[in-house]
Amino acid sequence: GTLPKPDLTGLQRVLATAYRQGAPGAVARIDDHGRIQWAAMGFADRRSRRPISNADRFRIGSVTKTFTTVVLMQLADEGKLRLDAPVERYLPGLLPDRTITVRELLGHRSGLYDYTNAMFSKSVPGFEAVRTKVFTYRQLLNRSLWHGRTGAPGVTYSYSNTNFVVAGMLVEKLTGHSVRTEYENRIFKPLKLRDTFYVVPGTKIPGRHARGYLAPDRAGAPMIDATEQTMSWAQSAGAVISSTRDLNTFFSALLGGRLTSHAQLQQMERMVPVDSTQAYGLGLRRRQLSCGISVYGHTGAVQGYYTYAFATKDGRRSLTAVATTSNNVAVLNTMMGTLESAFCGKQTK
Ligand SMILES: CC1(C)S[C@@H]2[C@H](NC(=O)CCCC[C@H](NC(=O)C[NH3+])C(=O)[O-])C(=O)N2[C@H]1C(=O)[O-]
Repeated sequence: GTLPKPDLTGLQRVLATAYRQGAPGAVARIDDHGRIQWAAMGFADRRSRRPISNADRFRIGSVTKTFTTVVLMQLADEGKLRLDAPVERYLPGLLPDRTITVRELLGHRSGLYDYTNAMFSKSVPGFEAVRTKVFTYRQLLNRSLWHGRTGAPGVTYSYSNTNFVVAGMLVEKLTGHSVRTEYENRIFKPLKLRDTFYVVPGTKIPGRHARGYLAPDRAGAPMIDATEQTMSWAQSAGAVISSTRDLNTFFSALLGGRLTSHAQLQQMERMVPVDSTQAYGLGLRRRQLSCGISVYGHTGAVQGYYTYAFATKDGRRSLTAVATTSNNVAVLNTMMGTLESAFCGKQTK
């Protein structure tokens, strides 16, 4: 059916609210059957007060998980990987439970503890302790294995970055290349994503970018400029840098069937309920909106940046919205309103 027209006034209002709630900057871009609409609020840099724009690059956090999944789905299409095979077959002796399958990793049903829960239990000290650190995948996995598992494989959904650290190890084992090479050759170059990079352990965001600010746990304490960090604590679980334009191109291509076979896209879209309006497939979220439309994409939350990147099932309308703060639940919740403006249009209250 036809979608309601995007509500640009509503979109701008959502960004203004996020700004008032503490986001130094916020942007959003809608690509709608080739028509571009966008909104922006606040600053790319609090100190210089340079206005933020949709040309500014940012850290996309866990939206990276969809990129990692696409690489693995392409490997499945090439016959190099079976979703229902145990990870043990490709990475023998790595995981404590040899029955955990690739599908359970990508659907957050492995039971592997999320090492970032411990790493960032205190937001600012946790960040300062890792922002310049370089980790191997195995060091990150070991931080998870120190903890008990959250459940038996294949039973319950429990979001865990650890799953996508193991997914990165799978990519490197199956291809003999770094995840950076695979992202670049399979996604960034074919789709001409000029604003999209994987530079771990480089701490700089290449070119024109928005600075990101971590809100402290203690009210009244100063915001931390979190822009420069290695992102080595996240890697294939959250270290890609991109822009609103490029993420819209990416999700439109994915959902439009241009990145994987139809069969593998269907596997990604096999959803497990997370709550009444959300579900998780393989490296892919589905959200049901107030107007009954379901959109597919991913969210991201890393120090200094909240991201929503979603599209309609056919990929013909996409939205990416970013706020340049984090550890601020009010802003995270407010920014979800960009989905309503972009896909449900004017709310008839
Ligand atoms: C499930 C999420 C929200 S968390 C997960 C991943 N981000 C992380 O694991 C980093 C969490 C620490 C971020 C930090 N928070 C704290 O330090 C809290 N003490 C902050 O807000 O800057 C990502 O991205 N995902 C989001 C996703 O997938 O939407």
